Amino acid sequence: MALIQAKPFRLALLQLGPLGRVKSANIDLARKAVEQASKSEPKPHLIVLPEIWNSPYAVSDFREYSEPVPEPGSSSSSSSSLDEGETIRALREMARGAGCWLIGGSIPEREISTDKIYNCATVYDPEGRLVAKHRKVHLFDIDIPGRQTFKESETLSPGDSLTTFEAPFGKIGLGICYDIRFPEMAMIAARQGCIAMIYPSAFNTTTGPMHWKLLQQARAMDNQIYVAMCSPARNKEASYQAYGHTMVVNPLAEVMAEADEHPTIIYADIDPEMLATTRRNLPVTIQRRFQVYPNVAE
Ligand SMILES: NC(=O)CC(=O)C(=O)O
Repeated sequence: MALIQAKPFRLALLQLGPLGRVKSANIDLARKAVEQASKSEPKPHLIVLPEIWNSPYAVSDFREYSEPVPEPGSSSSSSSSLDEGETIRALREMARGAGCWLIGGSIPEREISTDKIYNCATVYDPEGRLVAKHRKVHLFDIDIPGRQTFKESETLSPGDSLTTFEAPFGKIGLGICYDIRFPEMAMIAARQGCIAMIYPSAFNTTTGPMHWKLLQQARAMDNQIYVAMCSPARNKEASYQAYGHTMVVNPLAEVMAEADEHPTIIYADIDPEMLATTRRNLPVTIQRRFQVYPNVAE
């Protein structure tokens, strides 16, 4: 179990809207929201965008809107338009312009060598360097007859690794939306020393009211970490109705900030001392008895 080494920091979650079918307009909207958040007082250290914000959230659209995403560590000057799409270029500029860390939400990624499409989240430092990328590991394939049917695997491939990144204010774990339903991811990140799990997301008006808040509270309570989910605003014109309700939950599983379904920005102050106090008072993180638990993968 790694120790949490973190400093207090401020989080800004951008519940973008109204998003539409024109990619350049969605990018403009994101640019304005990032700029607005970066100018708020006190200035946030980390800004977060939602899941699939440059494209409609529809399996039939992912390929058309997909772009190449380079490997972390590459700079814009070493990447050509063949290995880096317009959204990635714009996100680098947004982070640089804001002077903040940026989780650039997720976008459909096209891997040139295999022609596969992924739901991919990217992270930038304040110099616009791409420092991490996460491909959604658990694809959203559900069927609730008459209410919500979605099959990401019709056009997307799953990622097959877990993602964390180190920032000067602490280590952060990254997942995308449906990934939150798989508690192993958050538990591994917490045990690796992450102070927070952050999920660019887009639940819907069926599963949102059922599980959005509960899942964040569960991941936060089990692991005694901060948990945040950032959604697009609801758009009545869209084929997929995002739930909204962008939220931050603290290590005691209390909701610190919550949006409604409209476009907005919410802020939260992440406090490592609060996390440490929670773990001291309720020491479950050091009381686990792994020698007693079976290997659940068998
Ligand atoms: N959109 C998702 O990936 C997940 C979701 O809506 C849910 O789990 O519910």
